[in-house]
Amino acid sequence: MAKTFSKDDVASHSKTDSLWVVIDEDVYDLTKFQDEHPGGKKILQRVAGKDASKQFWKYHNEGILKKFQGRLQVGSLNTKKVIAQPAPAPAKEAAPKPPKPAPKTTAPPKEESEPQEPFGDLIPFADPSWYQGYHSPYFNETHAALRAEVRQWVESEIEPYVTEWDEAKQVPDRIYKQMGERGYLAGLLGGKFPVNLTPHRVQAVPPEQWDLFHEMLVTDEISRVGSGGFVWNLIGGFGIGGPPLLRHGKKALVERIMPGILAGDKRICLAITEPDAGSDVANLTCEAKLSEDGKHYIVNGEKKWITNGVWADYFTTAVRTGKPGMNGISVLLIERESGGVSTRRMDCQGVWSSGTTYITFEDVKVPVENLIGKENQGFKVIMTNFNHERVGIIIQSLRFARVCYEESMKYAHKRRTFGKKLIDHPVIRMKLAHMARQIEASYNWMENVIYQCQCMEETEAMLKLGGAIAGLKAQATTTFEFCAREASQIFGGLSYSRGGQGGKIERLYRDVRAYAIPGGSEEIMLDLSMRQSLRVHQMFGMKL
Ligand code: HEM
Repeated sequence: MAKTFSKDDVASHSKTDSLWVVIDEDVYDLTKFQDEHPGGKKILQRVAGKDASKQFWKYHNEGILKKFQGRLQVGSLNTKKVIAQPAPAPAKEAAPKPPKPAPKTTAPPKEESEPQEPFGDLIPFADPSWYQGYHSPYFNETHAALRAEVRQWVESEIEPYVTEWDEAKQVPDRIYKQMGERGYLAGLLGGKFPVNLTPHRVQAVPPEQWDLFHEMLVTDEISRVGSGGFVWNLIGGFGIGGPPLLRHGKKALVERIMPGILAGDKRICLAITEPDAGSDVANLTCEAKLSEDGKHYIVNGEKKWITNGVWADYFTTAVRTGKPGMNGISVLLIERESGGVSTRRMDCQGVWSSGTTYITFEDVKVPVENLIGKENQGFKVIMTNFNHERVGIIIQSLRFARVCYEESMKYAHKRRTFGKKLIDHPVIRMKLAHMARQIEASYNWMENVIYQCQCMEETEAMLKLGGAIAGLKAQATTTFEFCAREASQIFGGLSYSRGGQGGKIERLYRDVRAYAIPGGSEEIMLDLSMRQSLRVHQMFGMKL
């Protein structure tokens, strides 16, 4: 049982050589910590032996206590009531049991779309409305169980450390490994759960019930940490490099490569962009020439801005095997251990821990068995991948926009200026309202798009949804950018310096560009949304 102390016990530790404080009825020994306290030791000495809850919450956010509690807490006040804990979010070992077979999520009959139990902090618009007891046709109890499972993992093992990892520009390998062991990597490939390629399973959801809304939830919940670098470290390469191999690779290649990746032991990335070819994929120049014996391609060329490239074992690479233009492109799986692959980390404005990379291929010998799809028909492989990539960017951007909103809402309730809380200033409420309306409108569009993806076969989705997804990508990234800016105005100087209370906002503000540009820049997305939708609707018999 945890130790308990009276207020007098705590008061007797009011000197620098024994400095205790109370925060929320828990007792902390800060004697050794005072010298390393970023806010200084004097400020701690002024509250030594006292209840410092009010002062603490003025300067810190929740992550700090989670991070330091284990090290600094020595007990609680004897007056502290033991509050019945809400049903604990499950630890890995005790992850929620697979629920009974759930109704098919795509079109539940009306009486089965009962709302799920409220979940999270219940701040309006800080989470999707189905988290807050509102009805939804898309989510059932398997989604709720998965949400609890991922959130518990993220809050205990990830969130307190994300700032450190971002500054260090890397994430410990064990987190990616856990993504594999928890079955999340296998669930993020944009389709059915690949039971034949991995023994790992998601504890909260039986594989046969896995759907695109589960996939969305994993990405959405890990994005709550408010770091594009972190999310991309885990899934930035995998989520776009893996699906082409899975869908278009030869069976033997898939079975040789995929299990190691899905276990979290190996990493894959997507290498398309070049120093001179970005959104205009048809112009890429990295060449692959068939060897005289016809057994290998010899690859030479450069790739730039490749997420996860520095750590990747495999590169799903677009190469030129034929004539200029889109009909001369193929996709190859290049293995680092073949030799001739050099990677160097690029210094970028944002997404620091994602490992943005410059790659050179010099006479790399790639077996012809590693061709993904057909020779000179790689453009189709790349195009079918774009919807999945863009939906990933949309999910993350919209959660990051929510993080900006949520952090601002919380801060606006504690920071006082001109005699009142920020939330009591109409100008601040106006900012929050403009954030919320854009987030909700975009998120509801996203749910609809994901539902359409779920109902359509891949090629049909590529054609029919390409335009909408492109438009929604632009909508999501402009919403994210708007929210990052407004949150920054609300936080003021705290979002200009790194770390601390405004740390997430400062980081997301830098990460925004990494969402607005890659995967198709906003300008190209908006134009494509019109061209593609018009083309498709012409086929439907559109009348103008
Ligand atoms: C368990 C006890 C405490 C821990 C672990 C802790 C930890 C930290 C950390 C890590 C920071 C860096 C900024 C951040 O990441 O938020 C910080 C800043 C700060 N802390 Fe504490 N602190 C504690 C108690 C207190 C108390 C009791 C006070 C006030 C009486 C205080 C006042 C401050 C101030 C003024 C800053 C600077 C804030 C800024 O840069 O705007 N801290 N603290």
